Amino acid sequence: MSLPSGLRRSPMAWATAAMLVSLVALALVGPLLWGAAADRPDPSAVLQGPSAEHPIGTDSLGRDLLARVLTATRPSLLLALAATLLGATAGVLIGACTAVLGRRGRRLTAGLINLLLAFPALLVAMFLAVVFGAGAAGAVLALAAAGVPGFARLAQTLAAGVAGTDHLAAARVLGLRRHQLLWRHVLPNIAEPLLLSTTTAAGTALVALSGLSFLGLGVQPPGYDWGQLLSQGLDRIYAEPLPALAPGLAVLYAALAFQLLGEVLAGSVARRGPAPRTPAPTPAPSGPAEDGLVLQVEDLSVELPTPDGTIRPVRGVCLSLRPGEVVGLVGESGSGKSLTALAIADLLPYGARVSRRTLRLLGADLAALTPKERNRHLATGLSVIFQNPASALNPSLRIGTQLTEAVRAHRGASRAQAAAEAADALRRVALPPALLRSRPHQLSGGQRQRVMIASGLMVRPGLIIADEPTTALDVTVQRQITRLLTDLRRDTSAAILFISHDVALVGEFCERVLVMYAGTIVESLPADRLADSARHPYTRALVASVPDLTADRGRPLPTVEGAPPDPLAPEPGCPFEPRCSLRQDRCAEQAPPLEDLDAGHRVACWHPVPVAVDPKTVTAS
Ligand SMILES: Nc1ncnc2c1ncn2[C@@H]1O[C@H](COP(=O)(O)OP(=O)(O)OP(=O)(O)O)[C@@H](O)[C@H]1O
Repeated sequence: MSLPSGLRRSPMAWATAAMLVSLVALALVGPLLWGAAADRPDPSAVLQGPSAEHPIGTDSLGRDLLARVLTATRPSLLLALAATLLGATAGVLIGACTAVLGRRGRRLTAGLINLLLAFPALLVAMFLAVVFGAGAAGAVLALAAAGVPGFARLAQTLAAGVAGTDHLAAARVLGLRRHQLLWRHVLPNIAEPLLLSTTTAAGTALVALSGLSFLGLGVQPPGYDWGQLLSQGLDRIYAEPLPALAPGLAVLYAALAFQLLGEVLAGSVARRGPAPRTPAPTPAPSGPAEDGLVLQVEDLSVELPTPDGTIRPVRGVCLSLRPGEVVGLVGESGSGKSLTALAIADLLPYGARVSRRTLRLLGADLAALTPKERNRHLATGLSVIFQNPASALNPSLRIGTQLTEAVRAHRGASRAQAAAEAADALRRVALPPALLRSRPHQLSGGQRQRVMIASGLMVRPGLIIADEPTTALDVTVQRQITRLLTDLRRDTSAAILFISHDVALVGEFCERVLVMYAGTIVESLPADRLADSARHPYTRALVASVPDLTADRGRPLPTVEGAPPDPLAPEPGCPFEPRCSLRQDRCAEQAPPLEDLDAGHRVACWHPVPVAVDPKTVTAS
C-alpha cells in the first residue's frame, strides 16, 4: 500500500514515523540489550551521579539508570496501549449501541454516559486504582474504565449520524439483528474518527499511567516503568537531576509521538476529504461560442480512478440547451448521466479527471474563469436538483436558513430581503411560507423536493439540472413536480436538463431527448418522435421496454436484453454491439460517430433501424 503523496511530503509525518520507529525498536530490543544491566545490582555503585560507565547515574541498588529507562520502554508502552484499547473497545461498543437500541435503551445509555462524564477521568482512575489494588493490572483496568465514558460519548455522537441514514433503515427493514446492524452498518462507518481519537488517547494514557506509577498506584517493584523511575529520581532531583529528567523526557517523547501520529492521520484524512473544485490540469480554453445557448458542451469526457483501474464513464459527450428548453437525458443505470451533470456543475468526486473541448454556461467559458469566478458563476447561473432531497438538505438547519444562505452569500442580500425572497420561492413551488421555520425531517418527500426546487430558484439560474428529481416520489407527486418545473421554465425561461431513466416521463415532459449508453450519446431527437421514429437499436429497445396499460399481462415485461459493457475493459466498436440483434461486422470494429439523420435527429449507429421495424426485435436474445 503506498502512502498518499501529501503524507510523503510532510516533514511532520516523517518526524512522527521516526519517533514511532525508535519507540517500537526500543520496546522490542531494549530488554534484550540492556535488560541484564538494568537488573544487575552493584553495591559498590549505589546512588552514583552521571559517569562514563553510568551516563545518568545509578539507583539505590547500584543499577544502571540509563539501562532501566531504556528497558522500561516496553512495559510503559504496552500498559498504556492495553489501557487505551480496553477503554476504547468498551466505550465504543457502549456508545455505538445507542444507534441500534430502542428509544428507552438509548435514553438510558445516554443518561449513563452523561453521568459518568461528570466525573474527572484522572480522579476516577486514581480512585479505581486504589479499589482494584496497587499494581500494573489494577492501574490498566482503572485507566481503561476511566476512559470508557469519553469514548462512549464520541462513539454515541458519531453513531447518531449513522442512525438516521437510509442504509441503516434499509438494513432494519431487512430484519437484521441489533448486533448485525452494529457490526456491519454502524461501526464501519464511524471507525475512522474513532481510530484517530484512540491514537491520541494512547498518549494521554501513557502520561496517566506514568502518573499512577509515580504515585505508587501503578507498576510495583521489582517491576518498573517510566513513572516509577521518575518517582525514584525525584527523591534526589536537587542533587542529581538526570535520574528524574530522563524518565520524564521519555514519557514526554512517547506521548508526543502518539499525539503527532493522531495529527498526521487527521491531516491525511482531511486532505483526501473534499474534492478540489478544480480538476487538474488547467483546461485549455473552450472552442468558439455558439450564440444564444445557455449550455454548450462539446466532447466532454470523465475519467475516474477505481481500485481495479481507471474507467471512462463519460466519453465525448456533446450537448447544448437554449433558454427555456427542456432536454431529457435518458439511459440505463450506470450509463453516465449523473457524472455528465456533475462534470458540468464542477462537482465531480475526488480524483476524477475531466476533459472537454467546450464547456460554456450562459456564454462564459468555465475554463477561462479563475476558480473563484467559476464558483460564483456556477452558483448563480446553475441549480442542481438532486435525486434524493433527504440527503441534499442539511438535517440540522431550518429550511429558511438553507434557502437564504446562497443569496446572502452571492448577492449580499440582507437577512430580511433574503427571507422575503425565500417565502416567495416557497409560494412558487406551492408550499406555505410557514415551512421556512421547519427542518427537513418535518417535511414529506414531495415537499422536500419542492424545497430543493425553491432553493434552486432563489439564485434565478439560467440552467436547472434536475437529476432524477422524481425517482423517489410516487406517481402523483411526480406529476406535480414535473408540472411545477414546466411552470417555472415558462415563468423564468430557465433551461432544464432533465435526467431520468424513465423514458415515458422524459418523452412526455421534455422537448428534446438525448439517449445515453455506456458513457456516450447514441441518439438525439425531438421527444415527440421518441415513440415512433427512434432509429438507434438501444433507444428502440428502451422505448419497447416501457409497459403500457394495453400490454398483455400474461407475458413478461420486455427488457433490454444483455448487460452494458464492462467499463474496465472497453472494446473497440459500438458499445451496444454485443446486445444488438442487427449488428454487422463493422459494428465490432469501429465506434459509429453521432451523425445527422435529418433536422433535429442525430444517431450514432452504422445501421440505424428502419422506422417500420418492430422495436421488440432489435436486441439480442
Ligand atoms: N465515484 C465513483 N467512482 C468510481 N466509479 C463511479 C463513481 N461514480 C460513478 N461511477 C461509475 O460511473 C458509471 C456512471 O455512473 P453515473 O452515476 O453517471 O450513472 P447514471 O447513468 O447516472 O446511473 P443512475 O441512473 O443509476 O443514477 C457507473 O458505472 C458507476 O459505477
